[in-house]
Amino acid sequence: MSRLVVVSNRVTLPAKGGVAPAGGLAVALQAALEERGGIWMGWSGKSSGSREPEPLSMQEHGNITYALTDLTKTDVEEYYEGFANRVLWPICHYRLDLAEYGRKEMAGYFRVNRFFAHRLAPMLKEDDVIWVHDYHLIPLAAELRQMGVKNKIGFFLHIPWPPADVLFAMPVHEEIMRGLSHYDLVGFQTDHDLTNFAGCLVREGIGEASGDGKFTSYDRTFKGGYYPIGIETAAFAEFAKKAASNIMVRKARQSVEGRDLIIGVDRLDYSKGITQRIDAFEQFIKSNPGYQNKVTYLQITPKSRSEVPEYEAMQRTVAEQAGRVNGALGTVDWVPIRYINRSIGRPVLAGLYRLAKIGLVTPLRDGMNLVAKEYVAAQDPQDPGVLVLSRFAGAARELRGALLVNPYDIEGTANAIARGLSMSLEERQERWGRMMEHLLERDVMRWCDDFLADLA
Ligand SMILES: O=P(O)(O)OC[C@H]1O[C@H](O[C@H]2O[C@H](CO)[C@@H](O)[C@H](O)[C@H]2O)[C@H](O)[C@@H](O)[C@@H]1O
Ligand SMILES: O=c1ccn([C@@H]2O[C@H](COP(=O)(O)OP(=O)(O)O)[C@@H](O)[C@H]2O)c(=O)[nH]1
Repeated sequence: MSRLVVVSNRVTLPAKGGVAPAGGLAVALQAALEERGGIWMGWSGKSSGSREPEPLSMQEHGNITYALTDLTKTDVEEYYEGFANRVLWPICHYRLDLAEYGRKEMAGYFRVNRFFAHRLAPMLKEDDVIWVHDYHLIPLAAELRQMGVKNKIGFFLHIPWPPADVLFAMPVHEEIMRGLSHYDLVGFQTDHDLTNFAGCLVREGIGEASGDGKFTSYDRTFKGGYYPIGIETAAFAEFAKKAASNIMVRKARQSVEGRDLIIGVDRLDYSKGITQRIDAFEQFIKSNPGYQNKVTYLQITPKSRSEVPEYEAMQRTVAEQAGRVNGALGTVDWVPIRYINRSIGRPVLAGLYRLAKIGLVTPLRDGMNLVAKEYVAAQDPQDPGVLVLSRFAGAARELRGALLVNPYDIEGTANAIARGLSMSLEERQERWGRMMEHLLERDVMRWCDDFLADLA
């Protein structure tokens, strides 16, 4: 079997002392690579002032070799915070209003991709299979090809791909489309993303879709497909079962004092719909006063990308909103919303999911959303909770047993919470059973195998 070389911006070394990586890409790639072995190259997460790059930091953990590179402060500002997270991220999440274009950031993005290519190329062997991940690294294959790399190179996009009218608002859309044509296989999370991509190609005569999964553009032919990312379903379910005896989970159970628990777990990101969700919770209590002092809503929200102004502003907005709702609804012996800004380790998270009667996953737009899948996998088959899921999460294409909501419809989401809390055991089991069967079959290894088989 050829050696697998994975490249992604975010790389997470195996957790030390239970510190959790908050972010689905790192969680999923760790699981996939642990099984297969290979090289994982990416950003160390550190920035330096120096222009002369330190040698790659090489670290072996089990059968994975991590090859980590530092970036300069300017690189991080222009490539990661600038173009990746202030242009590509909002555009791909349909937020034209939040995209901030700057020539400097754009140039930094392409420069750092060239830098990644120059660091990666000397490590490559002739029959290595290269798998590049996510929007940070779209131009990487073009850079590698320019250096004469002939290996198979696949690309997987973890976030949504927007329709042509949205993508074309981005000044450099053509360079981005051209960058993708240098891969042998371009993978998306859902059929909708793939359809949008095909639409972008065909719409302005950039390329052609031949209907058998092949695309031609910029004189290159490549394959496109959709590969919904999964989780380690069986292992996560086992985790959740064992977590009942975890001290933190026991404390959490005691502290809710028999109230029904509603849980939300998201990076603090505007795409996750957290403000709309808090509004929906408030609406739910107002429309169902019988639930006053009978439910606790736990929102776990690690800070994310804090250097990006939109994210920094959000920290204030959500904290104020949670405070306001607690002030308005709370009583001397009841705090309706517990709002936490810390990352929680996944073993504890698994136990908290299992305690919760409702998993509230209501992004305004999301590539997949692994939290939705983890919530389902963590449930007790004898007494499963209900997943309330945004129809705009990639996961909604698969998890048909969830209560699907439109997160912009606050009353609709409030009604779904009420419906979930009063759902019969029989209906909960039927819905959960359908979802769990699917998640067991289409786990993270299946995702990895399907993609790599098509790439080969
Ligand atoms: O690396 P960060 O900037 O800290 O952000 C964390 C990750 O966020 C995004 O995750 C996406 O991938 C998940 C797994 O496929 C998917 O379930 C989710 O819907 C996506 O938002 C981002 O795409 C990653 O690159 C980041 O590492
Ligand atoms: O405090 C936290 C919050 C989140 N996560 C993990 O971060 C991932 C989030 O992935 P998702 O696909 O839901 O969203 P993303 O953050 O990648 O957009 C999931 O595996 C969560 O279990 C975690 O370990 N601790």
